Amino acid sequence: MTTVKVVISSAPSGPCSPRLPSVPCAQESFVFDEMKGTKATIEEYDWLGDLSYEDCKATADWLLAQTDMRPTVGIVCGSGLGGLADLLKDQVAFNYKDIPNFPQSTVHGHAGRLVFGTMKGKPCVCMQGRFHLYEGYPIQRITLPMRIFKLLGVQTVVITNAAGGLNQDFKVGDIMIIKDHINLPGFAGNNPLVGPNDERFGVRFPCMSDAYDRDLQQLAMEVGQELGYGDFLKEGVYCVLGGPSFETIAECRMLHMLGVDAVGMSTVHEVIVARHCGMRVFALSLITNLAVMDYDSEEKANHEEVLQTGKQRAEQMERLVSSVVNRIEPNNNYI
Ligand SMILES: O=P(O)(O)O[C@@H]1C[C@H](O)[C@@H](CO)O1
Ligand SMILES: Nc1nc2[nH]cnc2c(=O)[nH]1
Repeated sequence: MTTVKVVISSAPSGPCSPRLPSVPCAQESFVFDEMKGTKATIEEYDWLGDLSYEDCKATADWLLAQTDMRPTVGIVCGSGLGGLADLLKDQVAFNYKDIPNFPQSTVHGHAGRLVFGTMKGKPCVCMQGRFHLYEGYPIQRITLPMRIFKLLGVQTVVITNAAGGLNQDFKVGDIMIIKDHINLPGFAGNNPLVGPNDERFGVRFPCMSDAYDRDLQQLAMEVGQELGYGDFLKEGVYCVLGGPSFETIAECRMLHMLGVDAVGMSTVHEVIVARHCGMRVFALSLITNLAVMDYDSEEKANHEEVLQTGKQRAEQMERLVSSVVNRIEPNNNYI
């Protein structure tokens, strides 16, 4: 594991403010990587040092040394959907705080554990809690687990989230198979692949027109029909926003005009990084609330409702995910 030291230098580093040119700033902070002998500002370290291939490899190797499980499927639990991890048999679980280089979950409904185990006999690793942009982490840090998944040997990632429904045919409790996304923060340059590209993970300019595996979408539709979920199983386009504030009425109307079916605060960054390093992706949104589009409406989005809907649909979400995982075939294109 890389050892780094945050150094607070007491040497003056220039004026504190252009309005007070004679007052020197007393402190400058930088990060010294003792193994590499490199020095970086805190900002550079955020997306360089912590996320190097070697650092990700160190984290993956640390995990592989603690368990014999060799997962081929990685699962991400959305808000209120942490019960998915409890489906795993023969669990070996790690608190995020104990895993080298891992961030911490800060959101209610995201437990903060990485759980290894088998689902219907398939070796899996499950994030019981994810990281969001609004928690204040750099975008590269919140997607770090995808690269760890890859280095653990994962081939297919199953991602879940809670989202607000914009499609007028959707109801609370619907499950939407994500067929495509809009990366709205990405329009302003907020993409997890910004920064130096390490070819060991993937190419500089990855294609996203096939982000969501079509065979797995088809499989989920079939499985959903077999389970009798036809009435509430939908498909659509998911749009990520930065959060944490929920959308205004005008924003919801705009997203609806753009063809968005569900809006949320996660998933897309993970998908981009997972696809960059060649993993196959399948993703589901649970529609936990309906976006407010009418100025006469008294409805107000809130996190409690999101968690409550998660609880109510937990059983069906879990059955759908485990049945899809059960029928995932190894895909040699994704090794
Ligand atoms: O982690 P997900 O995307 O499931 O969580 C959604 C977005 C916010 O974190 C939260 C809002 O209630 O739910
Ligand atoms: N942005 C956003 N995220 C959500 N997560 C769950 N519901 C919502 C919502 O209405 N909007």
